[in-house]
Amino acid sequence: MDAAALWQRYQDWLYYHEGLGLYLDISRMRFDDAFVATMQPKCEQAFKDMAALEGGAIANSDENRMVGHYWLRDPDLAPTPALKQEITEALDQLEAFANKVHAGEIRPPQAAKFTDILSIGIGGSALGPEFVAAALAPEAPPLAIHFFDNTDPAGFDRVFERLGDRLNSTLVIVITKSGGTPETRNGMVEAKQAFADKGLDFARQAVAITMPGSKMDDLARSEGWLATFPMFDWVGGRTSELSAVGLLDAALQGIDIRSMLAGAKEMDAATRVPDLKANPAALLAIAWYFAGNGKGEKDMVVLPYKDSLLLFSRYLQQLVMESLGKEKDLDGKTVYQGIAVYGNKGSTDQHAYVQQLREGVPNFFLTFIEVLKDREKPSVEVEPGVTAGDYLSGLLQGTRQALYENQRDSITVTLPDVSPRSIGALIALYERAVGLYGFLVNINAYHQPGVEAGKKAAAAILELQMEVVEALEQEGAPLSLPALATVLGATDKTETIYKIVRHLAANQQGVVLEGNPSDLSSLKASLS
Ligand SMILES: O=P(O)(O)OC[C@H]1O[C@H](O)[C@H](O)[C@@H](O)[C@@H]1O
Repeated sequence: MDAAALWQRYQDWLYYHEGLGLYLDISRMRFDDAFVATMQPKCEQAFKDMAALEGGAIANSDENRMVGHYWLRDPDLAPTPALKQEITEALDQLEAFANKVHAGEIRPPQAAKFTDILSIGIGGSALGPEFVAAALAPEAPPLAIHFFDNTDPAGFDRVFERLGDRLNSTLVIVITKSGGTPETRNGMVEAKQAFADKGLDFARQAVAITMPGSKMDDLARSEGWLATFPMFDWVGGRTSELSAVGLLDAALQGIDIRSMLAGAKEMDAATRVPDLKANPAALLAIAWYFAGNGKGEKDMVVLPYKDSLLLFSRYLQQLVMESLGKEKDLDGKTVYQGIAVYGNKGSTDQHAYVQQLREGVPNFFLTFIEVLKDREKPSVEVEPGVTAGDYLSGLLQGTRQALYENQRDSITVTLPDVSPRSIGALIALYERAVGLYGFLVNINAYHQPGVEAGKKAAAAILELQMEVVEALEQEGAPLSLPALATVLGATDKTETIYKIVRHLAANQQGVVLEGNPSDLSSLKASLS
């Protein structure tokens, strides 16, 4: 396509949202009019499906749940007055709580004010809060945030060391929708122990965000924690950033949560428009469809040219991959859907893996996230007439151009700034794009049946560990791995048993493994 035709295509496809100052450019995805014509009827159906979902249909039929994250930012749209009230009350309560914490009216027993937050959660109960903290927390927030988002003991220790003596002024926020996620429970148990070791009263510094009636809810209430905030069953983990899950952490850090919600609400209105060209989420969804042939054949590489948006791709990984990565479609047909997402930030990645993007295997499409505003204060010139921000902008344009010349397609989302409003809008844009794409490819974007298998297998391994220790206790004498497996009646699990004893032996957990580590048949396990 010559320069004039490309400029025309750019103008034809550039979407601009006036209120939000947000642009979306899909002109560098090389679809043609015939493709758009085939997508029109599919989009029309997707708009109808989305309207039904927003109206309170059971969109997550497996879990028999409504899907209502859109109501969080516009409670007037909630299907019943009771739901509307629940949403507004929860928001008012969490805001009042954050204000009281800031004012020192809610304070820890042994300090004048809370200084730090320890946010414990995983998946949807961590990724949004982490992304938003990195993007929006001020340099000197009223409370500094730290995360447990795993069950890695060394990870816990690192955070404890960072908190040091400030544990007595740390507010612990345990976030778990289901209330039963083991990694989160483990983080909470470790935090409780750390508090006990320092003679601190955990309950008076702890808050839970969970579904009413969950295990965590019961625990928090029975132990008299400072507060509990509801996570609604109609909000999925990966779309929960604009519920209490993300908003409490954000408010406590001094982030303007009403602006985040307002930005999301405005974007929701724009992505509700049943007209492909006027709907940025639909434009994104058809661009993804085009890139991967409606089958996720190409990966989505997400490159924000802004340090503070570094975690956006990690946040999107869950939103996109857990929503779209499905074996079966809505008719029960095996389809193996999904779109793989990865990315870091520009221009940093240009010095890392853009070489492969430009010349290597063409199995991806790019999404550039551009931010128009470089910084708050004026910039110095790094060369005559040129600032560091000009470089960042030039590098983005240059990379987009160089990739396009080599048949590598890209989308560009341009934000006016990194502000609560823009970030709220960006989150809402992708939530809706994922929802619409799910309808386009006929899958349920709101469940995650595949996640259970690994969890069940892990639980079985921990059960086997208990049996291994019991067997070693009873046997007394050192046992070879096959002998141990025989005693346990689990000769089909020798490898698992080996890994259990190797891990126990490496961690002073009372098990010794003697022999030559490179000759597994020589190994013998016993209790120390
Ligand atoms: O918030 P929780 O119930 O603890 O769940 C945390 C995460 O757990 C699971 O692995 C789900 O697949 C995720 O969607 C969820 O975000």
